[in-house]
Amino acid sequence: MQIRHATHPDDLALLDSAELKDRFLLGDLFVPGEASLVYSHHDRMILGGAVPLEGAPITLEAPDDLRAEYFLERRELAAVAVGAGGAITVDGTRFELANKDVLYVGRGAREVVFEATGPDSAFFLASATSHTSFPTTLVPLAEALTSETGDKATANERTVYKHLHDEGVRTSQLVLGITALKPGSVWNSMPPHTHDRRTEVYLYMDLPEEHRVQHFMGEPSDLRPLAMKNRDGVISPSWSVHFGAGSTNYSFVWVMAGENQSFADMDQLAVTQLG
Ligand SMILES: O=C[C@H](O)[C@@H](O)CC(=O)C(=O)O
Ligand SMILES: [Zn+2]
Repeated sequence: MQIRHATHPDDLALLDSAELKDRFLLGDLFVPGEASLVYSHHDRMILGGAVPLEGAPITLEAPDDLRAEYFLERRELAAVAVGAGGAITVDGTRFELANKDVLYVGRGAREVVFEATGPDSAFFLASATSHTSFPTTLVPLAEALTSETGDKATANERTVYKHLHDEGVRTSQLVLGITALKPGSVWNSMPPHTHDRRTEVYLYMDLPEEHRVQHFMGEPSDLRPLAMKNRDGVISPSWSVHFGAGSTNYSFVWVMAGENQSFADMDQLAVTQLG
């Protein structure tokens, strides 16, 4: 498991592009046949990818750094099917996921196994510390809270699906959803915002190989871009904006952990406050 330390906003200006990627970009989470994990000291989130191959399930192990008997001893987990779907078995109970379905796994689950049910099975993993146990629950895309936002005229028309939120399945910290941009719309999270109470991670998906999303981070007055390809993730510390524009439309998973679970308490910024 890779360890990423926390970054003070004043340090951002000192980082060149390669160092910026080393700190914040999650670039190699989806390795065929493997589970890959990154431990961020921003709200102690663990981000990862699990790519089981047909006939070769992957069991989630507790990395040594956790000093835990099993991965979910002190943690909760969300697994998002970012590929064609697949199955996840939690302590003997098997859940089948289709594309954009989410499985919440509560603290205390001892065995989590990822299984391919066809080609392109891939799961994005996000975990936060948890001090109590909530039931493991499947949240299919069709059961997510859905809202339409943005506008065609400003190229940010999109559907926000909220899978894990404070009015739905109980979690300790995790708040998670998927946003899908409509064809012709390219800007996500516009107008932008921060939320100093929570770290947020974006995992870009449904982005054709020849396209990129330019993702912006940093304090509003001093933005830094990061070029994102399909299934790249990016860590946004609580002080950072997080928005981007693609060379085409795309989707992304967003997941937060921290002080509270209120989606609506973001500090909104006007476009004129940027840069
Ligand atoms: O804090 C909330 C997250 O940044 C996302 O929900 C924003 C988002 O998906 C969007 O507006 O496109
Ligand atoms: Zn946000």
